Amino acid sequence: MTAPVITVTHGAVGYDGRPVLRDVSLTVTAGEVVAVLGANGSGKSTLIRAVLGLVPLAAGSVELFGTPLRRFRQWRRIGYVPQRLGAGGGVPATVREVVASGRLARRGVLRLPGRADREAVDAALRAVGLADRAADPVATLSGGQQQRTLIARALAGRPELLVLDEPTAGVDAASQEAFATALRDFVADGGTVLLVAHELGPLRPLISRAVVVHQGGICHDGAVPEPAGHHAEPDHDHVHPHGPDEPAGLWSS
Ligand SMILES: Nc1ncnc2c1ncn2[C@@H]1O[C@H](COP(=O)(O)OP(=O)(O)OP(=O)(O)O)[C@@H](O)[C@H]1O
Repeated sequence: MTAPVITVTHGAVGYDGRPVLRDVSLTVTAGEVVAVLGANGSGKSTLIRAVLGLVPLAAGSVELFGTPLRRFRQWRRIGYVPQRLGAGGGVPATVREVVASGRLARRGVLRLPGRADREAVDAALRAVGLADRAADPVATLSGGQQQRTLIARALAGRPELLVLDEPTAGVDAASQEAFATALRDFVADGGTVLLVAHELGPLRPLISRAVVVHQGGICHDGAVPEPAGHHAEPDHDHVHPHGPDEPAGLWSS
């Protein structure tokens, strides 16, 4: 039997008492590539933040690599790429520096980077196709290249699980392809992936399972839905920037 990497059991999450997820159960096992799909504001990001302990559960439980979240300490086993690089205007860091920061959890802040650190950073830069931009300030890169930088940063820590929030949203085609290649290599090496996506694009063939979040629950867990005018198709009713909040009546049942 394959070991569970993520186990969410009857998880519920709310913000300021407003429920966003209720009674969500999800298991991701080693080697799976699971896409979390769903409409704008349905709670996809909230689900992965809850998995990582970044938002508290109102009910239920989460285990990572078989350990209850509150006791889990092996964060080096997980690489997380949040939704956006963030404003952070004027940060002069180079691409290599940002990617190298992904090694901090492994080496500790007080030790200087060694050969293994440099090799992991080089390999991560190559994996996302940014080796030739290593010395450039991240601020000079396109949005897609900045996103690839963050993915390389997560890869540099040599994690077993990658958690990615909309890695390809608003990203140019070349960056999407580069990311798909990096992800394919990561999975071929035995990695596990949980990602939020609206448009799967070149990632589609890599996804082994799709989980669709709708009205606070998981309404589908299985094959990747085909594009169609249906709720299960995340491209359908998604708009950027964020639309208005869900109507309160949605939570009345
Ligand atoms: N920190 C927060 N405080 C209060 N409400 C929040 C917070 N984060 C998210 N929400 C609300 O929770 C709901 C779910 O948000 P979430 O970001 O999880 O959805 P999503 O499916 O990832 O959406 P998107 O596709 O827009 O990224 C939305 O109504 C959102 O406005």
